[in-house]
Amino acid sequence: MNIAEPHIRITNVSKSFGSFAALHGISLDIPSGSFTTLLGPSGCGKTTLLRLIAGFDEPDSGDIWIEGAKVNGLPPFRRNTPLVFQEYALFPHMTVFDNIAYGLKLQKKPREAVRQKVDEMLGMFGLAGMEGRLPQQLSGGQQQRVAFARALATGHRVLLMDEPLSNLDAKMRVEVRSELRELQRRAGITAVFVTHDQDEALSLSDHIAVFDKGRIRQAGTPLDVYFKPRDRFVADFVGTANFIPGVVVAAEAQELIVRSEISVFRVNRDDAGSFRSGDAITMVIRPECISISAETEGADGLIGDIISSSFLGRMIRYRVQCGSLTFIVDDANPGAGGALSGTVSLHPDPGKIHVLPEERKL
Ligand SMILES: Nc1ncnc2c1ncn2[C@@H]1O[C@H](COP(=O)(O)OP(=O)(O)OP(=O)(O)O)[C@@H](O)[C@H]1O
Repeated sequence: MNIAEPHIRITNVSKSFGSFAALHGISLDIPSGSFTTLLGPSGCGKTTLLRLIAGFDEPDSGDIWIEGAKVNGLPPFRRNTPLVFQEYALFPHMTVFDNIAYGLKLQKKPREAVRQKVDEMLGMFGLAGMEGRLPQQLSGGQQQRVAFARALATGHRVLLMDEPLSNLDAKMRVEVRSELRELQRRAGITAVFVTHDQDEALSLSDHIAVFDKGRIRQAGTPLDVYFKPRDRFVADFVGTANFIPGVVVAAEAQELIVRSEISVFRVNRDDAGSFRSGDAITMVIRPECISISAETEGADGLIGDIISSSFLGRMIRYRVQCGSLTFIVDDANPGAGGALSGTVSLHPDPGKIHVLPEERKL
């Protein structure tokens, strides 16, 4: 395979169920060796796309390419793309050894080669000594690892995962996801992962494709989709966002000066595209990119009143009313006095204010 070529290429794929269009002209390149996540709310078409890649369904139009070859019409077993579902899909009556060996036996590999491969997988996935156990005698995380071991034992280079962590409790989920990422890197495989959980997507992925109603709104790195969302939907779905409507009053070499109802903002120009004086825009800023202070005298930031505060362990989340806008502000380093109250000043980081291009109409 050409290194520059994506491992999986999806070009203009559409799929309808009856009169319902689940995917509208999706195009996406999935780089070789990457961890790519399909992220979006329930019903937006993520699973549908995964099933098309795996070959469980066929697109109505458009093409799917794996390693440079068009796979439209090929059955799943000829695509080299095992799918791991959230139920892990282990055979409950088979031992760990037999579960992992299953695909190898189907391939009619000699007994000794099967044993060697299973041993290698047991070692790689930290399952040595558990080969005689049945799935029900394993924890959720261990079952998960057996599912991956089984999928990878047959030498597949692509792993398609549909919400594989959703059966685990919150703490286990965080543990298993970092483990999963590590295993994917070590095995050097291409992973396509479906989730509606934005934290999971941000923490695991090299690339994220954000879906909405059968379309990809934005595809990019986690940093891009988080700090430079293409539109309001992405800004809102991938994390929490503050939106501030305004008008550009000056476009200087290094920055935009934007007037809003509550204040004048300076926005770093490299974030701000090709805006001109007079453009109506919406600024987006994340809660942790605004600092909050009890100091209001002479403060050149925004002045507002705290309407609520909640202690979330690693930070305090405030809601602060400034004019008609309510800001959400996260303070990861609260002072010794605990949560602030009353009137405060807010200081947005000018380098972290993003301007939404699509809303720059006058
Ligand atoms: N076989 C089918 N027949 C009819 N409608 C279907 C079929 N499969 C999926 N759909 C519909 O297509 C839409 C997209 O479904 P899909 O399973 O791809 O969503 P999803 O983004 O994976 O959602 P979730 O996170 O809830 O699994 C949904 O509205 C679903 O009801």
